[in-house]
Amino acid sequence: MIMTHRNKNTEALIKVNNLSFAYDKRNVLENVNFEVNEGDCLAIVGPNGGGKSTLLNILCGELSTTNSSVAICNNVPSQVRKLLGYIPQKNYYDEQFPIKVLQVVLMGRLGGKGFWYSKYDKKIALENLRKMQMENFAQHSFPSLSGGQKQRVLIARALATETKILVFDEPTSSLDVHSQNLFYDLLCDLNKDYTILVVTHNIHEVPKFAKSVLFVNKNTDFLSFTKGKEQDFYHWYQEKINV
Ligand SMILES: Nc1ncnc2c1ncn2[C@@H]1O[C@H](COP(=O)(O)OP(=O)(O)OP(=O)(O)O)[C@@H](O)[C@H]1O
Repeated sequence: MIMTHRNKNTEALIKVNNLSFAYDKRNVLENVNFEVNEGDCLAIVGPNGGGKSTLLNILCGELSTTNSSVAICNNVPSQVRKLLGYIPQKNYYDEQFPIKVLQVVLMGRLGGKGFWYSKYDKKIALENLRKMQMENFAQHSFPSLSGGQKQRVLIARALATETKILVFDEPTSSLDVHSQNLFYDLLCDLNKDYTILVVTHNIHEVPKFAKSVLFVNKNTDFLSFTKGKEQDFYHWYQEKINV
C-alpha cells in the first residue's frame, strides 16, 4: 500500500489546502489537506460526526470558507457548482407529488434560466436515462419507482448537468445485497468517464470500488488503495478508528 502522496504529473481536480471549518466557533474540520486527481474513485469514511457531510457541503459550494483553501478545477466551489453532481442518500420529493421521471432528470438542466427546457435539454435528459437503462421509465411517476430505480434516475439527473465529478452520499444504505453489487458495477463503469467521491459507512464494500480512501475525523488522512492489499486497508482503518 502506498501512502498519501499523489502523482504530480497531472493537476488535481480538487485541491484542499489547510482547510478548517467551524459551526458557531466549534471547529469540525481542522487543517485538512488532500487532493483528488481526475479519474479517481475516492471513498470518504470516518465516524459519525467526523465531518464528512460538512466536507461534501464545502466541496459542493453549499458552505463557504473564509479563505481560498478549497479549489475545484482551480475555482472557488460556489462558482463551479455544475462540476459536481450530487446524488443524495434519500430523495427529498414529497412521495405523493406526481412528478415524472423525465421531469426529475430535466431538473439537472435548470441553470438559472427558469423552468424552461429546450429540445436539446430533453435530448440530453433522455440520453442519460438511456445510459442508466431507465429510458423506458421516462413517463413513469418517480415516486412509484423502487429505491434502486430512483437512484439511477438521480444519477441520470446528475449526469444531465454535464458534470465532471459525481458525489454519492451513502449510496447503498437502502439497497439489498444484489442491488448493492449492481451499484458497484455501475460505479466502476461511471468511473471510466467521471471522477467519483463516495461517502460510506460500509467499510467492507470499500475495496469493491475505491482507488483511494479519505478518513475524516476533524483531521483527514489519505490512502491510495492497492487491489489485493485489502488487509492493509482494514488495518489502517482500524488504527484510525481506535485513536
Ligand atoms: N448545521 C450545523 N450546525 C451546527 N453544527 C453542525 C451542523 N451540521 C453539522 N454539525 C456538527 O458538525 C459535526 C460534523 O457533522 P457532519 O454531519 O459533517 O459529520 P458526518 O461525518 O457527516 O456524520 P455522519 O456520519 O453521522 O453523517 C457534528 O458534530 C455535527 O453535530
